[in-house]
Amino acid sequence: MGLSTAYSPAGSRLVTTPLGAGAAQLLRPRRTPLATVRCSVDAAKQVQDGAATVAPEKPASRKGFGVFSTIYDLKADSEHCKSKSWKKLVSIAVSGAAGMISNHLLFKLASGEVFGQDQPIALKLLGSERSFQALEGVAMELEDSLYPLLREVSIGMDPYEVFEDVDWALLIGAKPRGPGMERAALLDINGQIYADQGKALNAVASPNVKVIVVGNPCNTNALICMKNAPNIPAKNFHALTRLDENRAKCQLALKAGVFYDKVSNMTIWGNHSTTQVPDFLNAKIDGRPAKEVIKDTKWLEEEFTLTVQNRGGVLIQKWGRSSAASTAVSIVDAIRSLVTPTPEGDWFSSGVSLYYWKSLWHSREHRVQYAMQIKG
Ligand SMILES: NC(=O)c1ccc[n+]([C@@H]2O[C@H](COP(=O)([O-])OP(=O)(O)OC[C@H]3O[C@@H](n4cnc5c(N)ncnc54)[C@H](O)[C@@H]3O)[C@@H](O)[C@H]2O)c1
Repeated sequence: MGLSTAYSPAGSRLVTTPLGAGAAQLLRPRRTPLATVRCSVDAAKQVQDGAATVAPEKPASRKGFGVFSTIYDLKADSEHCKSKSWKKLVSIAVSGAAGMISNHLLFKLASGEVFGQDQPIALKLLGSERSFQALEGVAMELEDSLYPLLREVSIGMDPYEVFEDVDWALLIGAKPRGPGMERAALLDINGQIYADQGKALNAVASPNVKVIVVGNPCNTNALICMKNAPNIPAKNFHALTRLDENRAKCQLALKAGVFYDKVSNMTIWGNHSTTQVPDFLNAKIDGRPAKEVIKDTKWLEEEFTLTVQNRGGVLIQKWGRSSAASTAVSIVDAIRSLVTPTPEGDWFSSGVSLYYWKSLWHSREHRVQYAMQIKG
């Protein structure tokens, strides 16, 4: 897990580097829930009218949390509501769901901001024993938010249950870095978690599940997870480097005095760590090479790189905890980049498996050639 990548699932574009994961054709037929609120109201009316010969059926229940244990009839819904044009349910597992990052991410997922306003979702939340009560609190907040697209929520501590049939696994759960800690110090603690979760994904998830590993050290954890899930295509595993990409874009924009949407073609090479290399050589500002716009080469070579490498650590010093909101935003960006076409000429970064891509990585020329092929 030492590569950066950029990619366009729709076959359009990408990149300086390869990466995996086809576009989001993940949706598999699922059991159709029965009995809508509308049905219940109709049934009650029938009773009042004396038209019913039998008592109305109670809504069936399932393993979901709270209100999500009620089974709704999406099909009946669709006759009356905009859900008619909805896609099939997509099932998303989130580990560390009671943590700081998830606290931002889950509500973005449920709102439709990530997968679109026509994409109903099921959230399957994995927590640890210590966080289980907090997980219930999270599920209660999701209940109270009344998101139309959020059709199912379940919580659990057993990855073999929580990961069953999931189309996406957003693996955030881990012990985070404290002040002064390097990400590598977390390896012993978190490596085991990711080995176990890889095995569980391998056993019960959708065979085409897309996995984004966020918990640190995320590149290593992603590799551990991938190695423990041999039945899942290696290209489906990603380590989140998108936060670094976003941080690098922000710094280039600041230095160039432009708004950050003018910065494109940003690649992060290497680990999500202080050894990462934010690539200013291939980055563009307003469509021009960053080096042409920012003439201060010393700043680019020294200060820029150090600033991006250490941004997370500086933030921890200020906050007393690791970045949460901006990380959630970068997970959203990473997913969107995987499920929507990449803008013409641009690319994005993600940590992908060197094992999978090794045949393509003999030389820079080979990489460029590969990128050209993808750009087609
Ligand atoms: N890749 C990145 O860009 C990036 C950026 C920021 C943070 N992170 C990492 O993300 C991780 C989570 O950060 P956070 O701020 O949300 O931390 P947090 O402590 O707020 O939340 C982590 C949650 O995971 C839970 N957890 C621990 N072990 C678990 C297990 N085995 N299964 C399921 N849940 C488990 C904890 O109980 C806790 O609720 C950390 O490792 C952090 O270093 C990565």
